[in-house]
Amino acid sequence: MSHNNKQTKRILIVGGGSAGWLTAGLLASQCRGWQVTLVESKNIATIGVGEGTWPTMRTTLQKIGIDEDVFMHQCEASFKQGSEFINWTRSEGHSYYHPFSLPVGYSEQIDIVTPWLGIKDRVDFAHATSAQSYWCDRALAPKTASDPQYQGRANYGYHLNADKFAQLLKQHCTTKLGVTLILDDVTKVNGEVDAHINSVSTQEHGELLADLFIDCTGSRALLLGEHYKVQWQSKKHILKNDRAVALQVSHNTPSCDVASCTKSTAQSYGWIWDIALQSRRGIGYTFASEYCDFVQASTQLRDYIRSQGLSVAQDAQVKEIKFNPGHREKFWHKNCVAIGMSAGFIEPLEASALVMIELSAQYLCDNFPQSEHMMDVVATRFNAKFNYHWSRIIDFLKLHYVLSERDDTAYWQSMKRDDIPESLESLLTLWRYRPPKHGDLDHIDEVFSPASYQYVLYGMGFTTQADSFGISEQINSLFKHVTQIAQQGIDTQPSNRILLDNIAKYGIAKI
Ligand SMILES: Cc1cc2nc3c(=O)[nH]c(=O)nc-3n(C[C@H](O)[C@H](O)[C@H](O)COP(=O)(O)OP(=O)(O)OC[C@H]3O[C@@H](n4cnc5c(N)ncnc54)[C@H](O)[C@@H]3O)c2cc1C
Repeated sequence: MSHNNKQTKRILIVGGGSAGWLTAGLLASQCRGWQVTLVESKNIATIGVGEGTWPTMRTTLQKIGIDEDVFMHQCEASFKQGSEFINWTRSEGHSYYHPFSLPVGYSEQIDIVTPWLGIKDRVDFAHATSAQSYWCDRALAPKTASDPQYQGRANYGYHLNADKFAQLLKQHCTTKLGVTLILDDVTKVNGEVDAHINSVSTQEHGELLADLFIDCTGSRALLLGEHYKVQWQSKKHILKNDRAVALQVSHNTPSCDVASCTKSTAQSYGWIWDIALQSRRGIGYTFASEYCDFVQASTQLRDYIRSQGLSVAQDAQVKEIKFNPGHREKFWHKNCVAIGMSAGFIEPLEASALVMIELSAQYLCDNFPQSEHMMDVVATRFNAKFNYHWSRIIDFLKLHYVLSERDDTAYWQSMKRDDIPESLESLLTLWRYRPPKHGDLDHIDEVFSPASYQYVLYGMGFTTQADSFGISEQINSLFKHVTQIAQQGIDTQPSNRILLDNIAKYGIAKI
């Protein structure tokens, strides 16, 4: 009998990390006709990292129906305005920003790069084109207490406590959105390898039936990987980082500044992320095991923490995380979709993993396969789209290494020279003659737009040989506008710390 017109009503999500709960929240909030069940293990921990988000998270949380102050409070969250890259170009004394707001004039398709090239010795690209850079310098917030929830003076995302985030989503999904939670271990996936999955078996709740299965089991990929044997495509030859060591460190004083960007500091064999939450900093070193071991990495991590004036107990447990950079050859097979670490993960640079979860779950909502007949079409389109996204993410992350002048270790020598994807090489050739602009990349919903490339290229001293014909009045007024907005913010915007304290006391205005 053909199952082609069987309706898709029951969705089973396996896994309760950020991927499982974000997917559950987006599905359950956007269509009440679907029965969403999530099964998560009591015994297998979530990965417990993933604390930097993109601005997209604001839309995602609004769709799910969580108030911003509830989110800020329960996830110990702080505001993030982008990333600062320290010692990436040279090993000492150089830094640049990749802010979330677009360079001035970018939306209007005005070429700001060429005129900036004429003044680049006086002001770096991010400060010339984005007021947000000045606010990051001063750890200011991107909004004031009177700005309504999810709205700010500049584009912003968050730093958050990953464990608390999954807890909040779980509580919200189960109490407000009708998601059924089953606490149990999935022990078996039932169905032929060349057919749809019928059910999964659990230790205590027997067989769980569904029409669509979402594999959010993290890097284990129990359904798509172990059951369907969909291959993992390793990208380690391009991007070699495959380990991380991480520590959580208390702030020195409860009233100290809270940085409003992720600080990413290059090291001999990788880089250190430094993410400031309300009461602590999450600091980790991601590195390549080919060049550096756990002990060496932990020592460098502790050195960094000391260099920040922070203290960490000698016996504090360093968390070690292993990963294989890459992604599945496809993400949707038959009636099973992988979202999160089960689908892919390259490395934490530029924090692109949670946004891929948001994009995947939203795509699923927008193209929900109502019947089995529709499922194959949606699956093919989903696979093409997300394969494209992963390739572009790889290009963009590799860019940070390729542009580096660092030559101090075999790690840097290899990361910047070996296995540069052709797609990146050809873009770099183009941009040697003219700056990146709208339309240089194929899709309207690129994960990293040409604006992001502008920030990294010119932040790292890339040379474009475009002739600057001086600065017209129009361009001059754009540069002035940036400094005016920057100064207004400096005069009126609170520090990240003060705003967070005020939100904790009084909440955020709602409209
Ligand atoms: C070092 C590092 C730093 C990172 N930093 C960032 C960042 O700053 N920003 C960002 O966007 N992303 C970051 N990421 C990625 C981010 O952590 C993940 O994308 C995100 O946490 C989603 O993970 P997940 O839910 O897919 O997997 P997990 O958190 O591993 O969750 C897997 C879930 O599956 C369940 N499970 C597994 N097996 C079974 C079973 N048999 N039965 C039932 N349940 C089961 C587990 O109990 C768990 O609930 C980082 C990743 C790493 C490695």
